[in-house]
Amino acid sequence: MSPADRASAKIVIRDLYKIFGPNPAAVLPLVRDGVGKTDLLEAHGHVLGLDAINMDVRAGDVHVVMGLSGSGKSTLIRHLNRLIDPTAGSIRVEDIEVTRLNGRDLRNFRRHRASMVFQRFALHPHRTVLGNVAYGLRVRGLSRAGAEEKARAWIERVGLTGFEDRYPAALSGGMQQRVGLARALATDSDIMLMDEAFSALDPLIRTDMQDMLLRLQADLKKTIVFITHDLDEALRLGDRIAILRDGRVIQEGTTPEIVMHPADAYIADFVKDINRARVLRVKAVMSAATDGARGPALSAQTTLEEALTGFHDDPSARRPVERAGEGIVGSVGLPEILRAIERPGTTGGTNGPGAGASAF
Ligand SMILES: Nc1ncnc2c1ncn2[C@@H]1O[C@H](COP(=O)(O)OP(=O)(O)OP(=O)(O)O)[C@@H](O)[C@H]1O
Repeated sequence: MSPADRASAKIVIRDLYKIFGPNPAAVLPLVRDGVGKTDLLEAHGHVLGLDAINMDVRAGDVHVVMGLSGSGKSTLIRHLNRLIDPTAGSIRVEDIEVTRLNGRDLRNFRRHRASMVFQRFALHPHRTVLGNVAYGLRVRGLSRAGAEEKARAWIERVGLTGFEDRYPAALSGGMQQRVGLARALATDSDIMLMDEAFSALDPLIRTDMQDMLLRLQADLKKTIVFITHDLDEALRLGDRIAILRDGRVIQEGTTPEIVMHPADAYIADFVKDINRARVLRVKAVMSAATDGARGPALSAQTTLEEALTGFHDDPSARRPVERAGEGIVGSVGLPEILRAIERPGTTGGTNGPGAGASAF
């Protein structure tokens, strides 16, 4: 992350450790000296939840934290609104040191700054859709009429108009999570913490919800920390992705950085079967030069899969690339698209550093 990006970071996590067990402070020096999760458990009877986490979440980004079960994702996100206290380290949200908040300040922080969307929806079963979405607003002191008016507007944004008077039990999982999303959005907090928010949903509904989140986010530009164990979801949603293993961040980067330059064998093995044409976008492979570019412009956000169709008529062409609000920002040709799509190992090279790894 460049100094400029660091300056625009909304959430800054520094040297964060979480150790579970009878005396975390006593074993922290061992962890700082490099004792890992397995040794800490076997030789010292403590569970290493988070190990030296450093992370900058930029304002307006969807920052995905991805890892397998037990890697520390939930522990990390729960630190961000202090559902868990750290063993050591700091978390700053702009000028607020979250690890020092207490009492009313902490309650206000949760109500106004960081709303949470849970995997199991966590709706009030005895409140209607309208009641659930309005509840957080009432708690914040809005009048009943004011809260309901605002709630109705968000219910409409998530496509649930007509369901205001239903109870959660009468809704499908996808609809319940729309309510969860509307409830989080209605609080106007600039940070959303989404803990496996779509993981309980059927695949098609899940894709719909991802699309809806991306549509809303294009407009709202919240700072979102999104936890998932699903790589496709991570690559689809994340402006940046941090991959956790055994409580450590083992790689952090954009989708193209992770897919095209996996940091180690573990991640290489993870990404090797990804459909690169679907997750990589033109912006990842374009060059800044525009000389000789011709024909209709491609959006920088176009996936490589979609971009390929633009070369059917003229495979040797270079197409101009445009970015919303900026005009033409570069160009792209078929060779670099094909190179990016090609998986390591498909042209007789090695199978990448992950060849044979079976971590998953
Ligand atoms: N309260 C606790 N007491 C002891 N160990 C814990 C506690 N909470 C979490 N852990 C351990 O910390 C590690 C990280 O757990 P965490 O739940 O954060 O992982 P995760 O990546 O979110 O996994 P999952 O997707 O299964 O929830 C695991 O080894 C877990 O067993």
